Amino acid sequence: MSRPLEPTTSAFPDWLTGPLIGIVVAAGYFVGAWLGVTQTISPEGKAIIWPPNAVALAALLLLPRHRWPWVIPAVLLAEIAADLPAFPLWSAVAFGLINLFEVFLAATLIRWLSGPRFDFDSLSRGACFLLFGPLLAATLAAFLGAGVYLALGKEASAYFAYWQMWWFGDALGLLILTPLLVVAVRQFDELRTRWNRARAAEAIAVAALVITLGFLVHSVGSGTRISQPLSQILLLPPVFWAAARFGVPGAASAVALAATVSIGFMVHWDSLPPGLAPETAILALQEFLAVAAIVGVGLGLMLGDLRASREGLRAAHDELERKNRELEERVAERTQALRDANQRLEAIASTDALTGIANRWHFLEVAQREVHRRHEADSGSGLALLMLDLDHFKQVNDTYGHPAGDHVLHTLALTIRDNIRPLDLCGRFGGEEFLILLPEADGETTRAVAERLREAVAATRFEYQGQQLEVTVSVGLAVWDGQEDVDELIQRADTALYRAKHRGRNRVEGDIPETSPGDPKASA
Ligand SMILES: Nc1nc2c(ncn2[C@@H]2O[C@H](COP(=O)(O)OP(=O)(O)OP(=O)(O)O)[C@@H](O)[C@H]2O)c(=O)[nH]1
Repeated sequence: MSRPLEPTTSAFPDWLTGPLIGIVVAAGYFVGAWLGVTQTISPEGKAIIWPPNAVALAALLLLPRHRWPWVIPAVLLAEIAADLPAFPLWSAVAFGLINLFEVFLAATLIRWLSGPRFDFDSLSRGACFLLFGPLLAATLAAFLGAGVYLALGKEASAYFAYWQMWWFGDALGLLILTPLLVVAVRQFDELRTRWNRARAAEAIAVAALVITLGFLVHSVGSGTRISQPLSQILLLPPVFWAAARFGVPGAASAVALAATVSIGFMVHWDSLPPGLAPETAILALQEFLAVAAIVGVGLGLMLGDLRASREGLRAAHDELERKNRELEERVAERTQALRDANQRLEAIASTDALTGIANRWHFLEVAQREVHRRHEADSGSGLALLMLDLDHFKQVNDTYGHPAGDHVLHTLALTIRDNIRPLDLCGRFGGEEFLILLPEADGETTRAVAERLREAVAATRFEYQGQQLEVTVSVGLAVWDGQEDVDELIQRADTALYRAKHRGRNRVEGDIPETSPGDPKASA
């Protein structure tokens, strides 16, 4: 049975829902009243627990407000039907109205404070139920109920005894049964999905323990068999077990079972502890069951709250971690993008746009670093510089146009790059002048490289828009003397280049020292 009292969008016609609610509530109320009158009446005629109000209150807590009116005739008719054998009609109607007052007052206040969809799902809602149901509404109703008993001819001196009987019976019924009925409807789906064999076995074990302990508590020490009775407190551990493992449904079920066993023993087997007046024993049982219900259900609610806040914390923690990961990924992406952009910027800042080789500033920076490194290390490793200049380049521009000249410069850069080692550096010094830095090169190697470049340029076909362009270069070389700085080195290469131009172009000039840094002869 799933949520029988809930309004649904099922195929069920709406006009039938109200009457059906009335029938279900009336049947539940009548069964509760019948159980209260026939099964929980002590030998002295007192109902230990009054279950029907729990049915009516559960219905009001579960139903939408516009269905509430159906509860009124249901409760009145069921009350009259249950009472008529023992009470006159007017008093049955009065009892019904008082019970209606009790449950409507409790439901109105509970829902007013805890919201329209009531459930036993938090400690605060449980406290709200306890305050307005068993404590307030049942107490007030008991004053009216005791008045009816007086009107029925009971002695005025017994007023408070009836008041107490009414309150305890009603409060106990509400405390034990309302949570059970409400969670059975509200949490049915959740209970069903979490149900498995292990949980079923554990539930049976708890139930068996409750029954066994209930049997022991009410049989050992009763009558004259054993003089020392066992305390009812023994029934609390299985209630706590049920609360801890099964939450509010478990706690409410365990208390209901304990109540059934205890009341059964007291009413049907007359198992009163020796020397205890029946009224005192019943009061003690009622008090114990009330405490067990409050503590058991309260524990279930508290653990539920704890679990919910732990899950909330875990969810928040997971969310935080996810956000952190996202942030880290984004930072890593941005860092990489920044690094790429920096690299691009560095490349742009150090590259000559026309030829794609190092520009003047980058070349000078590297050359200075190389010279500085050799100074610092006092290293004699070789270093040489070539200065290359196109011959009669002005004619190229003048004859074929500036774009043709640009094309020649670009092709020349490629030709140079193809004819030097990866560790050599080629840069554009300005205009049609190029510099080449040759680390670890001695004089002979430097001249060989210069000659190779000169020949390679002379042999290269410079083609522009179908026209062949004859291009040669003059080269000035300078081998680092181990002392001079970069400017001085460039100056010497420039002087050699000037000489090459002067001596007819398309040639290499430059003094090669007998020994240069890096030569074995130099260190000898
Ligand atoms: N197309 C082009 N021409 C350039 C560039 N930079 C410099 N030039 C030209 O290079 C030419 C250099 O001419 P000059 O200094 O007279 O030298 P030259 O004609 O090569 O004669 P020598 O060097 O004495 O053989 C000038 O016409 C400049 O305009 C450039 O980036 N692109």
